[in-house]
Amino acid sequence: MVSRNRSQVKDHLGSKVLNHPELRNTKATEYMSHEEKYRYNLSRATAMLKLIDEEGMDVNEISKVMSHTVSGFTTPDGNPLAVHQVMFVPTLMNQADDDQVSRWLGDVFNGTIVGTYAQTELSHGTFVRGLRTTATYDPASRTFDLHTPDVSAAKWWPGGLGTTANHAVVMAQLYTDGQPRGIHPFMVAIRDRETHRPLPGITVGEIGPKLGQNTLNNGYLLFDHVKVPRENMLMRNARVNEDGSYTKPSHQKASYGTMVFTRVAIALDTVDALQIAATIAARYSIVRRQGEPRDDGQEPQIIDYQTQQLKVLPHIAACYVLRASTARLWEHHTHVTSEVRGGDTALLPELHATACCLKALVTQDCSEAIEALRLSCGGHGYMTASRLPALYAYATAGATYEGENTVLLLQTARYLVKQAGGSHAPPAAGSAVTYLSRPADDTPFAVGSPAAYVAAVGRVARGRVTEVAAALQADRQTMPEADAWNQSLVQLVAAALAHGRYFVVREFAEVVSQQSSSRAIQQMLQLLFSVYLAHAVSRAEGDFITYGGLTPSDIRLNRRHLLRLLAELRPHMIPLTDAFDLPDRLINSTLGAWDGDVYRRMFEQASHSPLNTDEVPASFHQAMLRSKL
Ligand SMILES: CC/C=C\C/C=C\C/C=C\C/C=C\C/C=C\C/C=C\CCC(=O)SCCNC(=O)CCNC(=O)[C@H](O)C(C)(C)COP(=O)(O)OP(=O)(O)OC[C@H]1O[C@@H](n2cnc3c(N)ncnc32)[C@H](O)[C@@H]1OP(=O)(O)O
Ligand SMILES: Cc1cc2nc3c(=O)[nH]c(=O)nc-3n(C[C@H](O)[C@H](O)[C@H](O)COP(=O)(O)OP(=O)(O)OC[C@H]3O[C@@H](n4cnc5c(N)ncnc54)[C@H](O)[C@@H]3O)c2cc1C
Repeated sequence: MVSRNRSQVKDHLGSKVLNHPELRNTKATEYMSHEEKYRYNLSRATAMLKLIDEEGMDVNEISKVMSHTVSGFTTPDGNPLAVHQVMFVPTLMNQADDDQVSRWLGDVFNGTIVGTYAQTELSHGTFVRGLRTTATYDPASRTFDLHTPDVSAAKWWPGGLGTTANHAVVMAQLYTDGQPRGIHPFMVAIRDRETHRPLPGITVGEIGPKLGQNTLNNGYLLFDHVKVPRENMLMRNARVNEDGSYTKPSHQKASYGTMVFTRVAIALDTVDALQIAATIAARYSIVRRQGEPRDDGQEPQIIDYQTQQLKVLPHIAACYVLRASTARLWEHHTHVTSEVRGGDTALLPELHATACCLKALVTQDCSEAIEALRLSCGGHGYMTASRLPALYAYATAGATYEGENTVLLLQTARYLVKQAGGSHAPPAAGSAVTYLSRPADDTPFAVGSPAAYVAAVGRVARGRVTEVAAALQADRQTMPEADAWNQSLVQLVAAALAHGRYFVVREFAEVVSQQSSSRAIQQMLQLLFSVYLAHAVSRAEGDFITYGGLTPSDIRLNRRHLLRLLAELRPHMIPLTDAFDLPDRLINSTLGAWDGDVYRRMFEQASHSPLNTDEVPASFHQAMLRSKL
């Protein structure tokens, strides 16, 4: 199939997903039971998977149809096949050797094998080296013995594990030749393919309700000395031979590759959730009028309050900036992965560092922004039918899964301080860290000059990284490494975030400079970029004074500049959100429909409450009167 651009995919989705016979008719799920919700979301997830298969989509296209924009329509309560699609299949493709791929992939694609990625345990998620599930090789039987030593080592969280998957890629501590070899992936059958009953030695189930995404079908899993054939260890990287001898991988963290991919996918995808929230808040802010009538006799549209502009407009700018920079990260990931498959791992450390900080920065920014947008809709934003609570629940999950954000930022910081101290291999040409080994960009700060802002963001990143690297270096002379590291944790996290911000704005600056289709588009991108930059400075004024070379007077000027820019952007707010090209059925919000008919929709959704079916619900007599209140 020919690769389509994003907007063509949307057109394609318009016909394929919104009109799909099994997907086009949606039901409100708010009043369904846990089990009914699961059944509804699973049947739609299955229809979606079949569609992907029939269409023969490539990974880029799959990423677009799996995106939150579409999956919010197909699986509004969480996709029980998401981890199958986003982690299990990519792990097989990238970590199984060619024989294994040909052995399993047919059954994966015909739906006989449905999988999950089982890494996290009850007592260990972050510290992967500390996982306690063991896989002990026995050369006599040529099998691994998979075992859960106690309940704290139970796998806990894997999506789809609860009741959906019949296989799992299990990350376990490998022992062979009596030696611990670290964490390795194993393909394990957990349920019978026909009956779906748990296989002998397996205990499996669902973990229960969460803040959101309740049909992701997260599960638990324990092994009681389960025998797994030798051929089921994924062997593209490391190998265990029949006699138990062990061949190391080409890179010590090769088996962590799926996590890098998923972090990139999450960064890209969370911006979709922000786009939906921004569209809802923008449309509602136009429709909603409240306050003392003006000269025209009408109450003001709430968007004309300066405070409301500050709550809504910077997040629309962020949609554009973050979308472009995460799309470039996706392209970079594709390039580095193909190099790694060819045996060249030189670019992997930096890709890992960048994926960690962008996943963290984007999920943090987007969840904060979605919450601000929800608040901008007042009381109605608190209603489930606004869709804003679910969007928040989705974005904030991204701050925890696939690496808790603080922990990921510390991975980036580790890379940055090594670069700053010259103890890492020098960066390749085009690397995102070359600025650390060059003199600071001394472009003077000038309000209204995006280039001057970008330079200041760069000085903040450079200042933050070099300062914490020096503090760490000094502490290392007087205390053990772990204590020195802990003394600097807060500053390390701030340094990694500042580096991430610099990456984002540099990437967007390049996108703007390369854009040549029309002068008007160029000007609009410049305006969006200016809003993003001025807002970034206003959120971290202390940093821009301390490291960025701004004076208190620059800070005051920037505050006024930001408000002027917001007023300039305000008339373009609706076209800018319409440009996200989100049909009403994908937005699925009482507040965010294109026609602005908010109040009628709110009444319509209230009519679905089961408590409105009878004038006096039976519960009144059963609970209140019987208790003789
Ligand atoms: C096909 C579909 C396509 C697209 C889909 C598109 C849209 C959909 C998008 C989103 C999904 C939608 C819905 C969501 C649904 C489900 C949820 C999805 C996913 C959740 C799944 C999970 O959460 S899985 C579990 C994830 N767990 C973690 O992330 C754990 C975090 N911890 C770690 O990664 C590690 O423990 C660690 C990195 C923190 C530390 O590791 P370790 O202790 O082993 O290492 P050290 O710190 O000692 O470092 C040693 C050196 O190794 C380097 N390093 C570490 N990691 C890596 C890596 N991954 N790659 C390369 N190098 C690495 C580290 O930098 C050190 O290097 P030095 O040179 O300094 O020694
Ligand atoms: C919705 C959802 C879906 C998930 N899906 C899957 C899945 O499909 N498969 C799977 O295997 N897992 C999955 N997970 C698990 C997820 O990957 C982990 O929860 C995540 O990696 C965080 O690990 P943790 O829970 O151990 O948090 P912890 O590490 O216990 O975090 C608790 C606190 O400790 C802090 N902390 C921990 N270590 C450090 C450190 N070294 N330095 C400083 N601070 C530290 C953290 O910053 C955090 O504030 C999912 C989780 C969720 C919420």
